[in-house]
Amino acid sequence: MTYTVREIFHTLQGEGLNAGRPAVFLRFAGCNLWSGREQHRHLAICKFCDTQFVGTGGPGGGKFEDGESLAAAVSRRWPHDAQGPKLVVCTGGEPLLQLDRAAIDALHERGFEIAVETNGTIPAPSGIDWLCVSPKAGAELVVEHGDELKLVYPQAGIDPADFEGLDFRHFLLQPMDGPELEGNTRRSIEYCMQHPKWRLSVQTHKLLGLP
Ligand SMILES: C[S@@+](CC[C@H](N)C(=O)[O-])C[C@H]1O[C@@H](n2cnc3c(N)ncnc32)[C@H](O)[C@@H]1O
Ligand SMILES: Nc1nc2[nH]cc(C(=O)O)c2c(=O)[nH]1
Ligand code: SF4
Ligand SMILES: [Mg+2]
Repeated sequence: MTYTVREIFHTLQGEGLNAGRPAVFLRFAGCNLWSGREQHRHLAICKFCDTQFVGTGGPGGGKFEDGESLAAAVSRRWPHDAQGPKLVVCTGGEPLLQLDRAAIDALHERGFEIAVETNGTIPAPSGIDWLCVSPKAGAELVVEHGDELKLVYPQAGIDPADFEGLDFRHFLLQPMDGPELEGNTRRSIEYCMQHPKWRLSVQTHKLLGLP
């Protein structure tokens, strides 16, 4: 299959349990919860997205004809002289619209651990090493197990307690970025302190000026 990719870049994972870990980010184009166009944002199911994921125009973006060429492009972004474990974070847009067995196998063959950031509305293929699910109000959650559940908080119509029974190893609240970030951060901190099953996920890359 042909993969449509917005950008591929090397940075530190900014969010979640793996914050601070070096990784190549593979950002697939397209999402099932928003067209990605500003004029449609108010009509979208997911209205708070902080990401540009339309088209192939970012650094390293393009169309890749098969899993091998996709994995080769990811590999090219990993510093050739870096020692130790290699991590790719597949994101988007919604990566599970495109990430399939062929891509997973090719990335594994090149020695990458594979992490995925998903909205949880599309079943995940097997072979993912770290699955982060971030539920969205108004979208049916079908992925009910994984490594971390990272809820953007607050969202109208969503109570973190609704997710506590699901099969995840870690539960995180990530303050919703936007005009209300300061208040959202305060509310997230208060929620975690009163509900210690939850921990705070800060978007550290934004503070550090990293992509
Ligand atoms: C851009 S999304 C791409 C992956 C997938 N579509 C998803 O929603 O999980 C990557 C991560 O950023 C989070 N995110 C998006 N917009 C955000 C915002 N305004 N504030 C905080 N986190 C946000 C998402 O919930 C998700 O965990
Ligand atoms: N540094 C960095 N960490 C991230 N973690 C999740 C991201 C995403 O957009 O999926 C992201 C991102 O865009 N940059
Ligand atoms: S589901 Fe993810 S990529 Fe899609 S609009 Fe929401 S935050 Fe953005
Ligand atoms: Mg991001």
